Amino acid sequence: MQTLPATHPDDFPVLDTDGLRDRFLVDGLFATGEVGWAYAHDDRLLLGGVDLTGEPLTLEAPPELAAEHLCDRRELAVVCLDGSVSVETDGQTHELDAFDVLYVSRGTGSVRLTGTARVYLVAAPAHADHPTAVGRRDEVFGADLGEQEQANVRTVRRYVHADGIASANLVLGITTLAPGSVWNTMPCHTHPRRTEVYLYTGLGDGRVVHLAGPPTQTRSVVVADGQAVVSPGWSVHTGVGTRAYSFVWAMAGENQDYADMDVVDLGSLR
Ligand SMILES: O=C[C@H](O)[C@@H](O)CC(=O)C(=O)O
Repeated sequence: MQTLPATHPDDFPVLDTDGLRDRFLVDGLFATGEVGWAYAHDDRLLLGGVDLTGEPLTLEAPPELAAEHLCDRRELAVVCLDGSVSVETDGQTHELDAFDVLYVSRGTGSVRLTGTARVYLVAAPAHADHPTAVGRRDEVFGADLGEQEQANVRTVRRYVHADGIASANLVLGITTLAPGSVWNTMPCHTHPRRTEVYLYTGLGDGRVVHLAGPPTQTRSVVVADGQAVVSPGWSVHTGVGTRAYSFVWAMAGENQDYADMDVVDLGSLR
């Protein structure tokens, strides 16, 4: 399993390309028929991905968690990226299509996936139980943002958040850029109270030039489809694609208030 220990912001600007990728880029999540896991020490976010091809798959806790079941101490989001997947949680079945999300309560014993789908998993430590619930692509809150002149027309869908599916710690949504738009999250922001992970999808053979780092010392990370970037609280997270794409954003930390962010003035970005 890829482990991403925390980095002090003063160490960020001295990292070279490989150093940046080692510390912040998550690769290899989507193996066929088995979960690829990555474990970020920032806010203890656990990320997983699997390419399902019809064979059922029971989710196991990676040994690094030293837990009997994945959700013994964690809440989990199961995100269907494409195709469709049936998720059985302790005998209850939930059907997900593309961009539907299942929130799985802490304390759930068994989670079993069946389908032909690419499935992304995000699990955060939880101190309380909240009901298992489905958020559907066309039913959750969506905000249409951006302007064509700025090449950032996009829909930001919020699934797990303070006014949506209740959670102990996790906040999660999916942003989809309109055809012809390429910029995400510009103007950009930081949120010192939360870690955020962007998982890029729908990018085909294209790339996103993702900007990370303290606002006055950004560096770029070139990201392919199915890869993710971990943003500690001190890091911006924004990017420009060679085409339109979507990304799953997931956060954990002090609170679940979507608006708790410090917007960075464009003129101060370096
Ligand atoms: O904290 C919030 C997250 O960075 C995203 O929701 C922002 C985003 O999807 C966008 O503006 O495109």
